[in-house]
Amino acid sequence: MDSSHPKAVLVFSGKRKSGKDFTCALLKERLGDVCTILTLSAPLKCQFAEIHGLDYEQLLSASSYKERYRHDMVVWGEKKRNEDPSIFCRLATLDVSTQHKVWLISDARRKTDVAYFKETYSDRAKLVRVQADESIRASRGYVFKKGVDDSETECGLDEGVLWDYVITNNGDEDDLDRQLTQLISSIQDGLINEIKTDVS
Ligand SMILES: Nc1ncnc2c1ncn2[C@@H]1O[C@H](COP(=O)(O)OP(=O)(O)OP(=O)(O)O)[C@@H](O)[C@H]1O
Repeated sequence: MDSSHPKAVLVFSGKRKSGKDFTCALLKERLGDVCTILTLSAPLKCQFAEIHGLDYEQLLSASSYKERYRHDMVVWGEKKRNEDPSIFCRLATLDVSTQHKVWLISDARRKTDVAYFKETYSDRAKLVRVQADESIRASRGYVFKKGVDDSETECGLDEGVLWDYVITNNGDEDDLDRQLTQLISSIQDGLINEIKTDVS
């Protein structure tokens, strides 16, 4: 394994409908092919599907199929994490092409997730919190669900994490754009410059 790969790992967290996926997609658009978006939920669903003989693609989508297996999948995921807290972090980042020098991890939810990336990638890992007002999240479809929004997966990173960057995503396009420019330029000195040199 190349110990200098990746050059940067941006680990995203945020409440439901804060805009984690939206922000990662914008960043990917701006950074281009050197960048890839990785999710911790994909390997969980993949393994769950394999073991239980289910359709992985359908588990990934927002379908009734996924809803049917959601509970069992959560319970199974918990069991696996209890045995090995970083299992899905490792699986999500196995075999990523060296072309992808910047990784965007779009769905960190637990202290063990952020600890894994900081411990494994040290200064190359940056923790990014995406936040949006509750009313804005509601306008994007968020409705408080007991057992979901008060669970560890939603609240595990609410406190006690030192974020490297906080992105406020309340729907102002220019403001978000400005914050992403700042994010890119502040990692640029140490990291993205190397990437540009590598690919130029
Ligand atoms: N700045 C924005 N401008 C316009 N639409 C936005 C913005 N941010 C988010 N959205 C929209 O709000 C919805 C929720 O955003 P997104 O899926 O990125 O949130 P999330 O934090 O990843 O949510 P979840 O945790 O539920 O997956 C999406 O339809 C997305 O397109």
